[in-house]
Amino acid sequence: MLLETEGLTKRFGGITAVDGVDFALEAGELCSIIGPNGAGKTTFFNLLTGVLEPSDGRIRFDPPSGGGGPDGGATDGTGSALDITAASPNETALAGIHRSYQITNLFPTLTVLENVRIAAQAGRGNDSWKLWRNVTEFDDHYAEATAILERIGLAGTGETVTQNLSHGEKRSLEIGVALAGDPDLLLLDEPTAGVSSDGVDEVVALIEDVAEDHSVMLIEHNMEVVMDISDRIAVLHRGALIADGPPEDVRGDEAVQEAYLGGYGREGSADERASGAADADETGDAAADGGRRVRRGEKR
Ligand SMILES: Nc1ncnc2c1ncn2[C@@H]1O[C@H](COP(=O)(O)OP(=O)(O)OP(=O)(O)O)[C@@H](O)[C@H]1O
Repeated sequence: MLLETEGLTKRFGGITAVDGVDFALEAGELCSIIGPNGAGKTTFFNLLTGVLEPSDGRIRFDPPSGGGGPDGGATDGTGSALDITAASPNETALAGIHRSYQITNLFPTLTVLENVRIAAQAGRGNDSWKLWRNVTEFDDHYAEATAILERIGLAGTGETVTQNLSHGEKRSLEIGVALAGDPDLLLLDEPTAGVSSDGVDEVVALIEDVAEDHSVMLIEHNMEVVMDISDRIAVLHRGALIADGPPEDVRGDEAVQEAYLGGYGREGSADERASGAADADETGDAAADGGRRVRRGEKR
């Protein structure tokens, strides 16, 4: 098991944003986390990456690469999992969990290449202090950044000032920044949000490509995308995990239909209308984002 949570809970005053979640991710899986607005999805990511400390429960991470301990050193390679329950964001990144954000997290006035190169320098490993030294002396980081730009389809824009990229390109660059430092697990928070329908296809293709050699957790409201690319779907509702399984099972789950999908995927309903969930008012974002068809290509 790559990642495991046990009774994971986060309370904000009287609100229980994440409520006793037992979740496990196998290495190599692409697992989408879905649920209505306020279900606790982003809070779950914040707990996994150390942005927030749990009120209760545990998180364990067992990276195939051995990861880095809280002091940045590698584990002993015996396969013993790291307890990252109380780890900081820097420690989870060193361990091998990287993340892209819902709201763009790039340096807008730096070039595209500089954004990835800085992430490569500050990324995994024990040399984040080198960020403050002359960036031009690190040819290996330059090479890594160049290779990442190639992979994310932005090779031609390396010298472009980041704020001039299209929204879709910025979302791809966010994924590129998260890739720097060679993580084992990527957490992607709504990578297609706000992207035009043409751009969505490119971002989805990139996620599928990245999932070939990384484990991925994806928060996504576009049900066409989720059903198409996920190996597994976990559904949060009011902080609790109400379903967890392959897309076809989750789509047919009564509790999920009730809480979120509102008819999506049922015969003669939303699938045929290509318009997502049946009732936007009751089902939140599934309806709002469901109007797009992604190609029904082969699963990974
Ligand atoms: N820092 C915080 N302080 C207080 N309450 C918070 C905080 N962060 C989140 N919450 C609350 O926790 C609950 C879960 O929020 P969260 O953002 O995790 O949901 P979400 O599923 O990611 O929603 P969305 O799909 O809208 O992004 C909400 O009721 C939210 O208001």
